[in-house]
Amino acid sequence: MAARNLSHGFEDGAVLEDISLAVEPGEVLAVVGPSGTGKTTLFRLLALFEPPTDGTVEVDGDDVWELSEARRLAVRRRVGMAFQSRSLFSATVEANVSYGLRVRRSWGTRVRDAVGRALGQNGPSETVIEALQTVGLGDKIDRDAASLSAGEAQRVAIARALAPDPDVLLLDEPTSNLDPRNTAAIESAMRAARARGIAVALATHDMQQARRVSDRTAVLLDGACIESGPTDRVFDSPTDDRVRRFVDGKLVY
Ligand SMILES: Nc1ncnc2c1ncn2[C@@H]1O[C@H](COP(=O)(O)OP(=O)(O)OP(=O)(O)O)[C@@H](O)[C@H]1O
Repeated sequence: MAARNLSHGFEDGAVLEDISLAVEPGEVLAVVGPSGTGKTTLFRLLALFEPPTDGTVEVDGDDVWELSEARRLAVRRRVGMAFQSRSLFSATVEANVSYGLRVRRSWGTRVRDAVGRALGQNGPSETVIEALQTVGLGDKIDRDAASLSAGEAQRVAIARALAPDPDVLLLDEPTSNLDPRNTAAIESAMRAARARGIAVALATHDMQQARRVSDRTAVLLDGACIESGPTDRVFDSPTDDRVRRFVDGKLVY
């Protein structure tokens, strides 16, 4: 998935200016920058919530907003996402994680599953169990999602995004306000997704997190991409002076 010369604005002005970046299968791309710099706006565009004011979002070389609505919907189904807001519904963890699977099932499977459920024959699918294990919550499958801690809820949201085996996984500040244990579980899930060949894009204000988990880093400041490249290169020898000062801890946000 790629953004090319992407610009976006709202009534009160431009938020993103001429952003170009791509995330490839089997890699983690970190988009780092201070709060309010436009990361969420960028990720909403990558999630195809709305068309950009200017520029294109491309998947397999196609400009997604030039596709028919049916094809765009098919592309969107291959994108998994977990955004900042709490988004679980009040039901079991299992129901939450299998949600994306249910809406993607063929009609025949759906009918068979409904019959199986009526007869009390259906246990949780392997896919749901595996997705929960990936975020370290295999033991919470029967819990009511409303009873989870914020960190656990965020991990379930990521399991839900992973369950349909997406091509692209978009994570917007997945660990903000979480303790080290939940953070480590989520970072480990990102590595597992990468190992499965998923293209993972992570928005974070935490430069150290970008350094720990990403293969490539793009630094966003005031809606512009001021530096991008392999994470080691961006951190060890940044070309932009502001990035150097961020990395050295001389400029903080
Ligand atoms: N729907 C909207 N209408 C008007 N302005 C908006 C809208 N969405 C975002 N903005 C503005 O765009 C700018 C960037 O916001 P955005 O949420 O993308 O930043 P961010 O880098 O993700 O920050 P944070 O991590 O705090 O969410 C902000 O000034 C915000 O007020």
